[in-house]
Amino acid sequence: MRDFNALFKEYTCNLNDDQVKESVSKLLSEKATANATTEVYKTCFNLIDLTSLNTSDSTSSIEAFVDKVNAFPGEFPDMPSVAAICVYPSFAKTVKERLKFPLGIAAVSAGFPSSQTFLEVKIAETAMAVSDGASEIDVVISVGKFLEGNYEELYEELDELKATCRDAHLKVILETGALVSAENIKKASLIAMAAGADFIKTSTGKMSPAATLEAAYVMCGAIKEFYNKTGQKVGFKPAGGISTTEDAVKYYTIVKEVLGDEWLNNKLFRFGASRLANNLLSDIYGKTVSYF
Ligand SMILES: O=C[C@H](O)COP(=O)(O)O
Repeated sequence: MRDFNALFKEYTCNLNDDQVKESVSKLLSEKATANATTEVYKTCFNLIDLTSLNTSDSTSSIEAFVDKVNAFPGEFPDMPSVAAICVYPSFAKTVKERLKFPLGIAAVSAGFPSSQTFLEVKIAETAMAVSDGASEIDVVISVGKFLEGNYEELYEELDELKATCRDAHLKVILETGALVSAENIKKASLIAMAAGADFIKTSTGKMSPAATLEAAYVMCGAIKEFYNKTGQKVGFKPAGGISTTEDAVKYYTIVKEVLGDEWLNNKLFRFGASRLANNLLSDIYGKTVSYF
């Protein structure tokens, strides 16, 4: 039995929500403008997990989605690629077979977006997605277990899913909108990282509020403290409701200021977004682009 209260005591967990809000507002008012550049927009594009998580997705719609990614370098030769394509697990194979060049294949899994199913089902779904070609697995924590203080079961579940991922990277979604307080977000970040998360991710995009700048600030702070204590670099993925270039620049600024330049690449920083890519392209080219 792990002592999670001892773990929380090792870190700064008694966070005040108003103070977090103030710190974020100060940081952005001082630092964000300098990052509103074409170079940063291009970097942000290269951080995107280009997402299609629709009830209406089908093999043919996902094939068409992948075809756009395949044709992108020909259409936009001066742009980097997105980092990955993110789909429901049953489409991992479609993406793998259709992609014409190596790219991350992220599958949401383990009862996404509610996490409300049997652990055996979560493990089977994850194993199948990995065997179908997913190189990244995005799972949601059991928010209910967290809120009732059942940290042990939450940890065990993530630990088993991490083992199931084998070489695939595990991204753990906290669903910060359901955790509500900065203190909860910090504690959930620590449990996810202790269980072996390669990335911690804010939200599923399936509930409101989705990603917030305050949640991002707290999670980046948790990643930094975890790195200082363990030497392990965990990635950060804000996701859900991030659609404008201005949003992207704000999240970029938080990561840059809290975690440093080392995190400003797609090994350690992703945007989970279904609508951001066209807006970044429009701001890079100075005209409306509706490619994706
Ligand atoms: O993981 C990615 C999110 O589901 C994307 O959310 P979004 O559709 O609001 O961009």
